Amino acid sequence: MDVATHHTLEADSIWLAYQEQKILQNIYIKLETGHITGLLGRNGTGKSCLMRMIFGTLRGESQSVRVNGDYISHPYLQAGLISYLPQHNFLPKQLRVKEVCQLYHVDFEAVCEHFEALQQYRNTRIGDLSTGNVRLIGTLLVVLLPVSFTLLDEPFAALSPLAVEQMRKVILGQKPHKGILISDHSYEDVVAMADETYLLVPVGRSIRLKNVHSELAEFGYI
Ligand SMILES: Nc1ncnc2c1ncn2[C@@H]1O[C@H](COP(=O)(O)OP(=O)(O)OP(=O)(O)O)[C@@H](O)[C@H]1O
Repeated sequence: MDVATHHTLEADSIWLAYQEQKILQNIYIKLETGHITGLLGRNGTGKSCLMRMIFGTLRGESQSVRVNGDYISHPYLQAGLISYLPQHNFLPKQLRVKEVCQLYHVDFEAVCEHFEALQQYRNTRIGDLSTGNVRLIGTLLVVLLPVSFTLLDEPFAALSPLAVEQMRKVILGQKPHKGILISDHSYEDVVAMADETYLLVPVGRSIRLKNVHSELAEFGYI
């Protein structure tokens, strides 16, 4: 998609249940390029499920994802549209760092421009890296992919404080030409970056926050 143009992604009518357990009920959320959108909620409120439904890899009772008003049935299949950072490691353990960069079409040197210390791991296999460094590389690859929308599920988890600070800068650097959805329990980092913030509350409703801190307290998140 043309990076110079403003794009919107709207997800609505999102309903999800497992057996009798309702998880998401009629969620609406809007992303737009040039914006960072925060997604908060207590453990188990459905943030990861919502991201997977927006990405298109999880089907619920109903879901509608529209990009610039056009319905997209499987967003993840559309080239250049969307990237998604899941909570678990998704990088093949047997591949070397430089090889996973090639796989994702992201220049290894570009990755190291943001995190100089990763230079030493060019030829290291993913399976031989520390948990934090695997997360760091996976997050960087997803963030740097040239797509219009990026969904980040806990991008700050497992990162040291300095790495969180640097990752925030990298994400903010992508903001001018991307719409970014971030969920992380390091909520102050999310709120500080977000142009708008949604809170998922039981059972499965989304609230777009106006007075973020007071409403986070009011709804029992903090
Ligand atoms: N495959 C599944 N089968 C049954 N229940 C599931 C399945 N996947 C998720 N759930 C349930 O859906 C709910 C939402 O899960 P989800 O992982 O989206 O929550 P979350 O808000 O991301 O939580 P956390 O902040 O702890 O990561 C949870 O109650 C979870 O147990």
